[in-house]
Parts: sequence; structure tokens; C-alpha cells
Amino acid sequence: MTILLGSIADDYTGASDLANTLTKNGLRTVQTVGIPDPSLVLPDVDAVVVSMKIRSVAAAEAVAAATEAERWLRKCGATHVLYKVCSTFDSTDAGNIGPVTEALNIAAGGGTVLVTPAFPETGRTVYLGHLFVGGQPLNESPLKDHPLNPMHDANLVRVMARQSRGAVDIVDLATVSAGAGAVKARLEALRAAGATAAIADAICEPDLETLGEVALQTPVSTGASGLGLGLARALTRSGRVSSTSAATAGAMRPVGGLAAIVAGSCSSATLRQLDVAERSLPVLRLNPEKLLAGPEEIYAAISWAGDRISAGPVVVAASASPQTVSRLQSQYGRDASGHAIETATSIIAEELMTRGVRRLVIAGGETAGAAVDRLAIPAFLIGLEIAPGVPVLRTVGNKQGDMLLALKSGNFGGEDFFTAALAMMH
Ligand SMILES: Nc1ncnc2c1ncn2[C@@H]1O[C@H](COP(=O)(O)OP(=O)(O)OP(=O)(O)O)[C@@H](O)[C@H]1O
Ligand SMILES: O=C(O)[C@@H](O)C(=O)CO
Repeated sequence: MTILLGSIADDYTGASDLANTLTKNGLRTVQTVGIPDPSLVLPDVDAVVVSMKIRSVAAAEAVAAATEAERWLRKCGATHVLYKVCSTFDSTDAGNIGPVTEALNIAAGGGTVLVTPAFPETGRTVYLGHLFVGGQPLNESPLKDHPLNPMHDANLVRVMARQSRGAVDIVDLATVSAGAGAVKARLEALRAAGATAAIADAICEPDLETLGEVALQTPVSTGASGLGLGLARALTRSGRVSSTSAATAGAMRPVGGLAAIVAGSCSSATLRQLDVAERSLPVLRLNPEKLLAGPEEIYAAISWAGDRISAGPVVVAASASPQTVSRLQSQYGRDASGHAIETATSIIAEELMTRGVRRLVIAGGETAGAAVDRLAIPAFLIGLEIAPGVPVLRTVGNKQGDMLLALKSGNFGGEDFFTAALAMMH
């Protein structure tokens, strides 16, 4: 397999978001779960997105995992590797966007890495280094209440600098609007001045096309799906992509079986989607305190779902409001409560699969990562888009047979997302 583009995604929902964007923009793409075992037969593709669960782990662990994935992607032929991070730049002062970007840059020989989380299709834009989410500065958006990485600063030059050893600078919108030549000249000047990363402004797709064209001439970039769009369009324009594929049709073939939704995302979008789902589907709201106290709440959830699932799809949700989340966190600690709830939702997902679920929607990046790992799914083909950033996925090499999944990033999807997803997964 010789690929044109490699990507390392810092969570699984983000990986499927990027894989969806690359597919929509003409690249045959596969999403692997970690570095695949050599025995796994992957289709011939232009791009591979390696999903990792490294957004919220210790920086050293994230760096080790990402650099190993980078070596594997280079061996597969990737001349450019995109580190896919969240379009809301989810991270803390300890990392992991800065440390991983620097490690990948050093592995590739140094230079100034272009960094932009802009993804205009979902309302993420960057202007003068500041990230806006649906028109609100990042620190005023719902991301200020994120359970694992509350974002309190919209100035990404500052955010990235706090996580980096090297200097971080900016490529402003005026430069991006002036075209690829101007961006390249700016990057060369920044490199000479010793900056290791540059936050690039982008407010619309033509900006991302310019950035993608320039990034493709460098070995590494860091960004969200918008930069993926720019890279994919630059590759197709270059004539290096042999054929566009109708692979999505194969990915959409029906799998039958039962259907379920498991949610661990506490984003405002997911909370609203759960309220709307409750109008037409049975929804079990897990009690987070009981989940932390012992396995009884998990057994009760499995029994509740088991009683209903043969009659139609069920929803099991740990998701709670910011106030409830912060109460739990102050009692048990942020990482401990997050981890315990992810373990619980992944056990519930596994039990649902054992009981015949073959169509599964999971809401939340960390939640999805824990569940997909527990289900031991090795890779995914990319099907049709349910909502911007969320495709239908078809398992590759799954021991239990083919399944369809949707891994929904916390903030993505319209209010009827869950029923819309089920309507596309047969
Ligand atoms: N009731 C709760 N109280 C505290 N933490 C919770 C609760 N329910 C879920 N969690 C934890 O909150 C975290 C939510 O993160 P997750 O990445 O799954 O969702 P998200 O951040 O909304 O999605 P994304 O990363 O895709 O944007 C998980 O660690 C989950 O276990
Ligand atoms: O970029 C995004 O917003 C998503 O793909 C994501 O990474 C959320 O976890």
C-alpha cells in the first residue's frame, strides 16, 4: 500500500470527521484504530487516518504514540502527515497539541509547522490567531465547560505557546488572502526567526485551500478537518490522485442486527440531541454517582437495554449538565470520574454487541475511543455523511462480523442527530 497522505488523529471521533472530509474531497480513505496489525488487509487507499486516544493522556505518552504512528505512515509512503486535533483546540497547558506537533516536526527535520483548527462548515474560524466557535470566542463558547479540557483562552498563539518549547507566531488573514506565495514567504521568514509553529487564520474554504497547498509542500501540519479539506483538494489538483472512488457505496451495505446509541459526551449539542431523542426512543440516563460506586449501575443498564432492544433502538447516556459534571469531579477528581464513566459506557457497548447490536452510534470522542477499543475493531471504511463531520463507518476485519458505527464528536450534529443516524444505518 502506498499512500499520499497520512494523518494521526488525537481521538476517534476526530479521526472519522477527518476521514469523512478527505473522502468527500476525493481521497480514498481508511480509518485505522491505532497502527494496524500487519495481518489486517486494508483496501488500496490514498489516505490513512490513524485514530489514537491521546488527546487527554500525559504528554510523553501522546508523543511516544504519535511518533510511532508517524514512522509507520512514512513507511506507507506518506510525504505529508497531518496531526488532526479538535476544531475547538481541546488541550491543556500541559499539552498535547504543542508537544506532539514539536515531536513530529523534529522527526521530519524541523521548520515552522502550519497550525489551524479552522473548520468553517461547523462554524470554527480563526482570525488574528483567535478561535471562534459559531461566532463566539472559544472562551465564551460551551467549550469553557468541557469536562476534561475547559478552554479559557481564545488566543491560540498564547494557548499553543504555553504548551510548546519553541516560539509560536501567526500567519494572518491578510497573508492567507494574498495566496500561497505569500504564506510560503511568511513561513520562510518565521523559520529564519526560529518559530517552530504558526497559527494560521482561516475563515472560509478558499483560505484552507491556500493553506493546504502550502502545507502539502512541508512534511507536517497540525489542524482539524478544514486543513484536511485544503490538503485533499491540493492533492487532487496536483493530479497525484489516480481515481475518485465510489467506495462509500460499499461501506453503506446493510448489516442488519439490532441498533443502539451510547452517549458519554456532555457537550451542549449532545445534551440537546438526547432531549430530542427522548421524544421517540427509550432513553436510560445513567446515574454517574452510582456508576462510580460499583458495577450495579452497569448491570442495571444492561438489563434495562436487554428488556427493550429487540423491540427497537435504545439510548444509554451518562451525559450530564456542566453543574452535575463539576459536582462529580470535585468529589472524585476530573480524570478518575471521566475514566470510570468511559469504562462503564464501553462495557455497556460491548454487552450490547454481545446481545446482537450491529448498528451503534457513540457520542463523545473519549467515550468512542474507550468503546471502540473494548470492541477491538481494527479499522473502518467511510460511508455517507450523516451531519458535517460525522460519517457512517463500516468495520473492517471485525471478529463479530461487519458493523455500522457513527462516532459523533460532542459538538457536532443537528438536534435530531440520533434518529437521523439510525435512519441511515441499516
Ligand atoms: N455525568 C458525568 N459526569 C462527569 N463526567 C462525565 C459524565 N458523563 C460523561 N462524562 C465524561 O466526560 C467526558 C466526555 O468526553 P468525550 O470526549 O466523550 O465527549 P466530548 O468531549 O463531548 O466529545 P468530543 O471530544 O468528541 O468533542 C468523558 O470522559 C466521559 O466519561
Ligand atoms: O475537530 C473536531 O471538532 C472533531 O473532529 C473532534 O475532534 C471532536 O473530538
